[in-house]
Amino acid sequence: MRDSVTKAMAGPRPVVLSGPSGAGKSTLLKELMKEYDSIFGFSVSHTTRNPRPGEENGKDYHYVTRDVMQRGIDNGDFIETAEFSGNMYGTSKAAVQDVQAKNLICILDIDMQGVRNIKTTDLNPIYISIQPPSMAILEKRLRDRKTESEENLQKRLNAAKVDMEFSKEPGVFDTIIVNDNLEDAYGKLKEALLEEINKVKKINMSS
Ligand SMILES: Nc1ncnc2c1ncn2[C@@H]1O[C@H](COP(=O)(O)OP(=O)(O)OP(=O)(O)O)[C@@H](O)[C@H]1O
Ligand SMILES: Nc1nc2c(ncn2[C@@H]2O[C@H](COP(=O)(O)O)[C@@H](O)[C@H]2O)c(=O)[nH]1
Repeated sequence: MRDSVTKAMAGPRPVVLSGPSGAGKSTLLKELMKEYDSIFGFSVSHTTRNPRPGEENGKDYHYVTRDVMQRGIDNGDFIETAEFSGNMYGTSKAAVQDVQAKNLICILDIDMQGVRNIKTTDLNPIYISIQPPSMAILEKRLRDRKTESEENLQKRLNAAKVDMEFSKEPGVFDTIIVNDNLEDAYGKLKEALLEEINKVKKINMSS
């Protein structure tokens, strides 16, 4: 999937946040976007799953049918796509370009298939893995979130086991953060991104 479109995307280095479903990626990401709204922009993915209560089309995801998603894929609109827990997910070129056009650091929240695929492109992001303290805690967080059917929950837990092993593969992630205490995890995330945050602050000050 090496793609000259991603290579042409200028601006600060994007950030990939990955890790098991329920590890806390969205929670940490929302904190980051709240504190640094003029620094980071979220890459709004496409998905065929239904919106959860409170989620907004075009903000959390672009919610589409399988037919629409497949047409986009056939048309070459996506940088990467994945099948996860019975649904399709994907990062469109437009999603990344929209953020980069504003000179913001583009954040992608994607699963491990997405990480593998992004590694074959020229996007050159910083790769951060958010991991849960244990499978038991992950299961509790996912159950307490009350967003998944039992069947989906089991699919997500199975995927989580593979993801937790994947994150240990040397050289895949630049930083691995165990999200036990939320404040500590958020502090580590900011620390990992400090250099890039400062670069954008400098650019903003001089423009
Ligand atoms: N450090 C933490 N301690 C306790 N609960 C947490 C912590 N971090 C996140 N949570 C809670 O765990 C649940 C899962 O978090 P979140 O939805 O952010 O995970 P996620 O990795 O984005 O999942 P998905 O990939 O399914 O979108 C949420 O209900 C969130 O409030
Ligand atoms: N490969 C991709 N994975 C994605 C994308 N958008 C989200 N995700 C990942 O899917 C799972 C489930 O998300 P949920 O919102 O249904 O809980 C999670 O691991 C996300 O990181 C994408 O565009 N590509």
